[in-house]
Amino acid sequence: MRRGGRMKLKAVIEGIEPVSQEWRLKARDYLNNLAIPQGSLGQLLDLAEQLAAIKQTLKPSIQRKVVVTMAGDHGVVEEGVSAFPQEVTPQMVFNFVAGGAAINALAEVAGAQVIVVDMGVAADLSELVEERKILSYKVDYGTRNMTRGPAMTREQAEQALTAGIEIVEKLVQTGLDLLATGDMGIGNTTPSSAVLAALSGLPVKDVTGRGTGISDEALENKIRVIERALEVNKPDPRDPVDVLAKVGGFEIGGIAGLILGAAYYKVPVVVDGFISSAGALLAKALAPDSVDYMIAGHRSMEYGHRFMLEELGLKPLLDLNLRLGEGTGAVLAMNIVEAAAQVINQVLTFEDAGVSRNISGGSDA
Ligand SMILES: Cc1cc2ncn([C@H]3O[C@H](COP(=O)(O)O)[C@@H](O)[C@H]3O)c2cc1C
Ligand SMILES: O=C(O)c1cccnc1
Repeated sequence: MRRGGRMKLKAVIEGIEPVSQEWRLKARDYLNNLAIPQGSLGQLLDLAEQLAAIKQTLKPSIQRKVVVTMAGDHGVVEEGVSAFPQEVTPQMVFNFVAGGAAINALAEVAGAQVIVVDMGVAADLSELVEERKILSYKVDYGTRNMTRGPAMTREQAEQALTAGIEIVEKLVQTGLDLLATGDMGIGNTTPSSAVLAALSGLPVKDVTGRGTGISDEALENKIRVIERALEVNKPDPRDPVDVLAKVGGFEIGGIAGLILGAAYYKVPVVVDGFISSAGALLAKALAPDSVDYMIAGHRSMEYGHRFMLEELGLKPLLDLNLRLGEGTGAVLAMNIVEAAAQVINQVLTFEDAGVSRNISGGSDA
């Protein structure tokens, strides 16, 4: 890890501020005066308030939307934790580049640009990097098998986090209004469950699901594998970098870095499902105020996701039985985030619209 990288990570973590309480109150007051029965646009009003507070304006504009899909491989796949073989990770990267994946289809609907990043795929993707079709922040060719020791070194964990921050830093330079996170990496629900169990103390069996669709027997094995990884490595829950290094993944670290970068640069970030939320948990553990900038795109079908959302204190926008990752649930939710921005931009107050107020005398709620 370059010294500059570690300093950047520290500076970003220390530089993350809570969203402006003054703007929150200003936005709430304004939204309470819109010509609608008070609160009747429900969660859209909470979102509008959050956007206004993040961007410190009553007219938040959402022009450039980007989903960053982070790819990485996992040594733990040799323990039989996924229904699919490891070569699917690079194959799907090629599919993203060809525009043939679910994330491409849904990002198109959202009007979002898809940026694919090699964080640590166990294959040579230099051809795609040279053709400028993907970015490379490759830490290594896959993590190590975490049942036998740490998935990565502490330096590699810091490198992954810093990569996510640097990507946001570059995007911000050319204008970024709304970010979404995504993942691709065969086996990555295993480290995601491990990160959740390590940080929350919840039992592994309660936070481990079927990922790509493993059998009952394979699920039992996956639980034992995660328990063993935690026993062997003993990640320190008070030290999120230690948790990432011992039982995480390169793309999970990259996603945590994206979220930290978004919080630092005051860009709202839509968090996708189970893997992205593992990144979000790490970001929260590193910088608790980063949660102010997060929007939970959806609730994944992967069982443990509910606990992640609870730990983050976030209410998901959608619940569509998705369990894919790639950023799909996050880009779908981008349309709703834009709708919330449009509400605060366009809907008039009672006064400006010349509409009579509630006559019941009580609160409008
Ligand atoms: C074709 C294909 C496309 C995917 N796109 C996302 N995932 C998702 O499934 C994987 C995690 O599940 P597990 O831990 O069970 O391997 C990750 O790659 C995740 O991004 C995919 C998986 C497959 C097979
Ligand atoms: O929620 C997700 O992101 C998810 C769930 C299962 C498999 N892959 C991703």
